[in-house]
Amino acid sequence: MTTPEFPAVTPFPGQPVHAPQGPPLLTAEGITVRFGGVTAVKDISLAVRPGEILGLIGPNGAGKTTLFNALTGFARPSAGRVTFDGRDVTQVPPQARARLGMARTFQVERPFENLSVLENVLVASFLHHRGRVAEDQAYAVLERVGLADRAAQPAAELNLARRRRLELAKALALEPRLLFLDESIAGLNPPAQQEMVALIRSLVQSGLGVVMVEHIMHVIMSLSDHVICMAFGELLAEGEPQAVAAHPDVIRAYLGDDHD
Ligand SMILES: Nc1ncnc2c1ncn2[C@@H]1O[C@H](COP(=O)(O)OP(=O)(O)OP(=O)(O)O)[C@@H](O)[C@H]1O
Repeated sequence: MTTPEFPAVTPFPGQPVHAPQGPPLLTAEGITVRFGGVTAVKDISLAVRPGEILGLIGPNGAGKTTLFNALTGFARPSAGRVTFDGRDVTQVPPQARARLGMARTFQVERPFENLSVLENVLVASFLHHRGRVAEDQAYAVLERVGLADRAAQPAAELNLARRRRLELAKALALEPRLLFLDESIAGLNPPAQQEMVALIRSLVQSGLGVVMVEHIMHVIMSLSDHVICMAFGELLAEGEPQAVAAHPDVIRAYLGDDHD
C-alpha cells in the first residue's frame, strides 16, 4: 500500500541539524477532554524539550485542536495534568501561561486591523517591557520574521503570508520558551510555505520548543522531531516522523478519512 500523503523526502532543502536537549519544557499526562457525552481527547500524554518540534496530526475531528487548547489553557481538561518547566499549569489561564513562557498563534489570525504592524506587536511586547524598550523589542521581532519593512503599514493591508508572520511575531514578542503553532502554514503558496518552515527552523535552533498542528503532511513530516497521530480522540501512533507515516493504523486512518 502506498502513502501518498506522506512523501518520504525532505522537500525543503538545507535542513539544519538541531538537537533537542535537556529536561522537558512541557509535559502532559493522561489528558482527557469531554464535551458532554463526547470524549474529544482521551488519555493523551506527551513531552516537549527545548529545541524540539512536536507535530500533532490526525484526520478531521481527531481531537488535535481540543488537545492543543487543553495544552494552552483554552480548554479545561476533564482529567490529566499539564506541567511547564516542572510547574503544574493545568488550571492556569492562558494569559498567565503566556507570562510563564507559553505562547500560541491562532488558526484564523485576527490582528488589530487599524493598528500598524509594529503597534500590533507592541501590544504583546508590553507583557514584559515598557516604553522605548518595548518598541525596540517589537521592532527586533519584526526583523526576525521579515516584517521590519512593513512596520508602519496598517495590519489590514497585509497579504495572507505576511498576516501569518505577524501572527507569529505577536507570539514571539511574548518571549516564549514554548510556542504553539496552529496551522501557520496551511493555505500559503509554496514559496511562502518555505519561508515559514525556514523561520520555524531558525526559532528552534535558538532553543525554542514548538508544538504544531498542521494539515500539510510533508511540512509536518519534514519539520517535526516527534509526531503524535490521533484518531477519534485517542493516540494512534507516535514516534519519529517516518515511522509514524509508515504505521499501518495511520495509513488506514487517513485513507478511511479520504474515502468518507
Ligand atoms: N466545544 C465543543 N463542544 C462539543 N464538541 C466539540 C467541541 N469542540 C470539539 N468537539 C468535538 O470533539 C471532536 C474533536 O474535535 P477537534 O476540533 O479537536 O478535532 P481536530 O482534530 O482539531 O479536527 P480538524 O482537523 O477538523 O480541525 C469532534 O468530534 C468535535 O466535534
